[in-house]
Amino acid sequence: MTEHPLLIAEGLSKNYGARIGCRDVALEVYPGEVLAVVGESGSGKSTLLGLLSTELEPSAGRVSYRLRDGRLKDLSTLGAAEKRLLVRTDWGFVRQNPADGLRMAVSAGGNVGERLMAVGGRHYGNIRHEALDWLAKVEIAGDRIDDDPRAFSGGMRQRLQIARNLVTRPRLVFMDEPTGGLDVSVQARLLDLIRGLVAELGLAVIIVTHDLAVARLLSHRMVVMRHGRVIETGITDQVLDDPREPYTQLLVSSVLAA
Ligand SMILES: Nc1ncnc2c1ncn2[C@@H]1O[C@H](COP(=O)(O)OP(=O)(O)OP(=O)(O)O)[C@@H](O)[C@H]1O
Repeated sequence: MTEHPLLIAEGLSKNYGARIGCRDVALEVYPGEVLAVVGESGSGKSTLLGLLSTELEPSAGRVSYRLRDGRLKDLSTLGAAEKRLLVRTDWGFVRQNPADGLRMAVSAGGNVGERLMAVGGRHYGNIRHEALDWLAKVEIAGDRIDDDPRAFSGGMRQRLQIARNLVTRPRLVFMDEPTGGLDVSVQARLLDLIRGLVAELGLAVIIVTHDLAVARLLSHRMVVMRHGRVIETGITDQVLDDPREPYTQLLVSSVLAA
């Protein structure tokens, strides 16, 4: 880990009318670090992820990101073209529902190749070759390259979504419950795959999950949210083994008892 944070959130708040989505959140993510955001349903995890990834506009506060040239940039000051470039090249977003992150009517190879073209890939042979390489990395047989994801199982779709997002070697990937809605055995395999790729590529990841076992397996650090606020933060194993806050203790013990 280098000493400079990749992403910094300060005083981040979001109101939906009178309802609080998230309130006064401050956090930092370092290059190569996996940060889990955990909490019960309605605690503000998705709102926070939306704010960090600029899909939502904050009611207050700001998010800054370190560009490849080393400059720290307040994301609210990025122009539309700059933002598009960032989203296409430097960031990935793995959504819970693969249909939200894939183009369902485009072939598997096209789903991966499209991202390469967005960063300047032009040579058809090279793009297809790299797409094949990535399908293999996510354990999809090469002879499925021309099938579209509608013909894939839920687990395969999710693996394809991961390939589509990682092929451009982003520096930061947002993940929203990436193993949610899958069978337990499929989940375990997918988690192993994500863990391997994240380590191999040295990615920074911000992952939202209500599943503390997922946080334990994937993340270095975690933040615990309640009623829109971050109430505890720390090294994942420390927070889970020795939570400071009574609420986190409850969260951990209810999972252990389940
Ligand atoms: N578009 C919206 N309009 C109004 N209120 C919203 C909206 N989105 C979220 N909220 C509210 O903001 C609060 C935080 O919701 P959020 O979806 O961020 O929580 P979450 O922790 O991601 O929950 P879950 O795990 O169920 O997805 C909740 O009280 C929710 O009702």
